[in-house]
Amino acid sequence: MNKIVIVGANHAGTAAANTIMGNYKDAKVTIFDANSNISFLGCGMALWIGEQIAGAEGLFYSNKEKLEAQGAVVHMEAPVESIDFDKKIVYATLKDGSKVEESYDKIILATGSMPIIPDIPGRDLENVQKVKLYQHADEVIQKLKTEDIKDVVVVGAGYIGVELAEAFERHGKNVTLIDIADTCLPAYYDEEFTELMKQNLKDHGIKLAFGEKVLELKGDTKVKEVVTDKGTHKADMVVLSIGFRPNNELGKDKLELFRNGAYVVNKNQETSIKDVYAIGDCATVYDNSIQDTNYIALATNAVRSGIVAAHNAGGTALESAGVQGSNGICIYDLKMVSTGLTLAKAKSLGIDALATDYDDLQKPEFIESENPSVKIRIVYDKNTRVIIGAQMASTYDMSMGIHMFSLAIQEKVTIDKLALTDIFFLPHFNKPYNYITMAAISAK
Ligand SMILES: Cc1cc2nc3c(=O)[nH]c(=O)nc-3n(C[C@H](O)[C@H](O)[C@H](O)COP(=O)(O)OP(=O)(O)OC[C@H]3O[C@@H](n4cnc5c(N)ncnc54)[C@H](O)[C@@H]3O)c2cc1C
Ligand SMILES: NC(=O)c1ccc[n+]([C@@H]2O[C@H](COP(=O)([O-])OP(=O)(O)OC[C@H]3O[C@@H](n4cnc5c(N)ncnc54)[C@H](O)[C@@H]3O)[C@@H](O)[C@H]2O)c1
Repeated sequence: MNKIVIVGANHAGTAAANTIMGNYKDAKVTIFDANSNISFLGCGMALWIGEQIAGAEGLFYSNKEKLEAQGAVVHMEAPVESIDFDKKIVYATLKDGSKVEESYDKIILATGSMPIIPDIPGRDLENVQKVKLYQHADEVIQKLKTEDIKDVVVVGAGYIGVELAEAFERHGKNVTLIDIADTCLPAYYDEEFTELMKQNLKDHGIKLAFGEKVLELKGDTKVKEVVTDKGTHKADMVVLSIGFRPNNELGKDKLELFRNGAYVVNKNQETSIKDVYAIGDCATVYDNSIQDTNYIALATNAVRSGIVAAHNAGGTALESAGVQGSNGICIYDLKMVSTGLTLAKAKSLGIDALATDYDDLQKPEFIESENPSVKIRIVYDKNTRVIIGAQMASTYDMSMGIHMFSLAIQEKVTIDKLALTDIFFLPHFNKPYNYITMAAISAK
């Protein structure tokens, strides 16, 4: 028998457990999770807060009973306190307060991440909210129902901040969105694209305070205002969304760590200690766009890394294909998708990169139904001509197009090869001289 312990059962841990139990009948899987729920899709949080979905029920796809039905032993509300990596024993406290020791042959760390909380005065005031867990979102929603919350300040205009700014505005609140950078979504898009999102947010009445550094949160017991280096913003609620830090408590003294504290793993999800795997937000990824180790916290990476670790722990050697950080966002009607490096990021890394841009209608001019324009940028290495990034924006759902660029980066396709790639044409969908081909053909 192969005894496998999984610590953490959200997206990464659940994917690993399902894969092991579906493929390796000799494995005995024991799962510990500190929380009371499994598989909460944080990505639905903004839709729930913004009342675009009726409730949170659909935001879960697994639970203790489902995992147990497949043969796992599942301990919920059971934090693992420590791990003896030499003796291969896990020490945990169960829900009833009893202490247990569980031995393992292989262990998979899937402890995820928590929001970074800036070290500023006032961070512990009432109504200063984290947004990660189901419980966080539930708390925010209960508070929004009261008349007290009129002005909401969101700190951090990354993915979570931009999505939540929309959600709070849909809820009828006065929303201010602050970022230390002079734009929103700077990690994912170049300025030509972030300007579209900025305008979109402004058009919907969201106050933008970009290029401002938050110095202090002020109030009595409850937060009342946010003080930055440029001014003061009224706030009955403050949401902190300035990124994630990996939960590395259990292994930080023993395992090799990345610069942000994530467990360093190889393409088999193995850490620096044999038989110890790490997956999801607590681990690094191999980033094909920089051909190096990186940290990219995404549910998609969590699921894929869980599958890879499960096969390796189960006895089948399997390497990850690496990732490109492919991502998407839809704010009001504006859809933006990207993968790999932006031109700005590539240049900051010292890559001699170029970009080719194209703007065009999705379908031929003679089409009489909805026919929005699409903006595309492809980033490539000037010397090798290999594609290293792509961005697209439109009110049209062109999101599927980005998957091809994700694969192109993974497989090191050149911009010249893309120019001659067979892309079908049908007026219902696209143009014969479509924007992907045209961007590639017009590359310098
Ligand atoms: C608001 C929001 C929106 C998001 N939207 C998207 C999106 O649209 N697309 C996307 O790809 N990603 C999105 N993400 C990111 C995504 O949610 C994370 O990347 C994903 O949750 C990572 O999964 P994970 O299983 O690795 O870690 P986590 O989800 O952090 O889960 C870790 C689990 O480990 C448990 N745990 C931790 N320590 C212990 C311990 N000592 N003992 C026992 N259990 C422990 C925790 O209780 C938790 O259940 C979003 C995140 C948020 C917050
Ligand atoms: N649609 C999606 O795919 C999606 C949605 C939500 C979250 N996520 C993922 O979840 C993770 C966490 O999301 P996030 O939005 O917290 O992080 P993020 O990295 O996307 O954005 C953080 C933002 O905070 C800003 N910032 C950093 N320090 C600051 C400070 N001191 N004051 C003000 N602003 C500051 C940064 O400039 C950045 O714009 C990310 O990996 C993200 O990709 C993905």
